[in-house]
Amino acid sequence: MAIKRYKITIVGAGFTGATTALMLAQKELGNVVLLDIPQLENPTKGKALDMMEASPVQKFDSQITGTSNYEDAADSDIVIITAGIARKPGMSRDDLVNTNAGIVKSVCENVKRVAPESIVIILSNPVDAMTYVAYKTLGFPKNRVIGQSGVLDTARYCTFIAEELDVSVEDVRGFVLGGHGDDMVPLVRYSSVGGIPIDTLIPAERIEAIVQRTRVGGGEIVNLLGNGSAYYAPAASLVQMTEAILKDKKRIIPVIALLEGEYGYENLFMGVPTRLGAGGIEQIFELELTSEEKAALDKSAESVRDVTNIITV
Ligand SMILES: NC(=O)C1=CN([C@@H]2O[C@H](COP(=O)(O)OP(=O)(O)OC[C@H]3O[C@@H](n4cnc5c(N)ncnc54)[C@H](O)[C@@H]3O)[C@@H](O)[C@H]2O)C=CC1
Ligand SMILES: O=C([O-])CC(=O)C(=O)O
Repeated sequence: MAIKRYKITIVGAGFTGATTALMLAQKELGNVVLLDIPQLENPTKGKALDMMEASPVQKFDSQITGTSNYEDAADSDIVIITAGIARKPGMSRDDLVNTNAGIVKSVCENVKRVAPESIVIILSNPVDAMTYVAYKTLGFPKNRVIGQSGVLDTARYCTFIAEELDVSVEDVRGFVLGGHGDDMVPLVRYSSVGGIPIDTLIPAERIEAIVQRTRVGGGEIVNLLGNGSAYYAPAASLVQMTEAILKDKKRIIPVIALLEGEYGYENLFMGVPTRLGAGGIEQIFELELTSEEKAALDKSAESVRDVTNIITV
């Protein structure tokens, strides 16, 4: 009996897209189609072939195909969009907005045509606003249009907490809510290590330093790389989301979802805790927030609205 393999298309075969392709294949989550612009068709095919040639060594049977033809993405179960430009030192994610909005719109027009039943995950920045552009262009139900920010921001936050306490990252739990910008909201009250609240283990001023470092975590990498932005941790985050959906794991993880009244926001895409499973975003959890936490989330929501409002495509 033939085993059904899922089909995962990644649009944008740059640093994040290519890294995600390899990580997905290594976990055998499905066959991967790596798609970029026609001018980059050969390099895209080259990356895919290079990854395939790693498969006998790493012992994975997922197929990876490089292409610039959307027909190769037909009937994908999941489409991951990493197409667009990345920021350089001195830039904010919001500086990318109109260039990437045009790219995300044109990509989504093709995705809508060839993979109308897919679940779409957006990475391109500024990602809250790009998820909105994708939603508007695709016309898919809101549960099938998902942005990536919270897994990555939470991963950075948990890395710093584990480092601070010299404990395993496996035992650190946390949540980062809000927009994927410097106003994001790491929720200290909901953070723990082995079940122990972190504010009983780490002094307040060190927690504040960790929160601040998390908020500018993307910029820290941009400044170190000098010519592009992070890709290993972003790719790992996309893989975790894809796995939760394809294996119907119903994981509780923060992702960018359309808010229609949740947390008091209307018609806004922003990071909130959700249940991620075969239905995509199956549920949004509304956490109880203190007035201080709510004020911080309001500030983040305002930043997301400001950048979403300047989109001209
Ligand atoms: N939401 C998040 O947490 C994160 C978002 N990002 C964002 O992801 C995006 C990609 O980052 P990288 O992979 O590092 O950039 P990159 O420059 O390495 O790759 C982008 C790729 O998109 C391709 N592309 C451009 N227009 C396209 C189109 N119309 N159709 C298909 N492909 C197209 C380019 O040819 C390039 O290969 C950036 O906007 C970056 O800011 C990156 C990391 C984390
Ligand atoms: O910082 C950037 O431009 C890329 C990104 O979103 C991140 O790494 O968090």
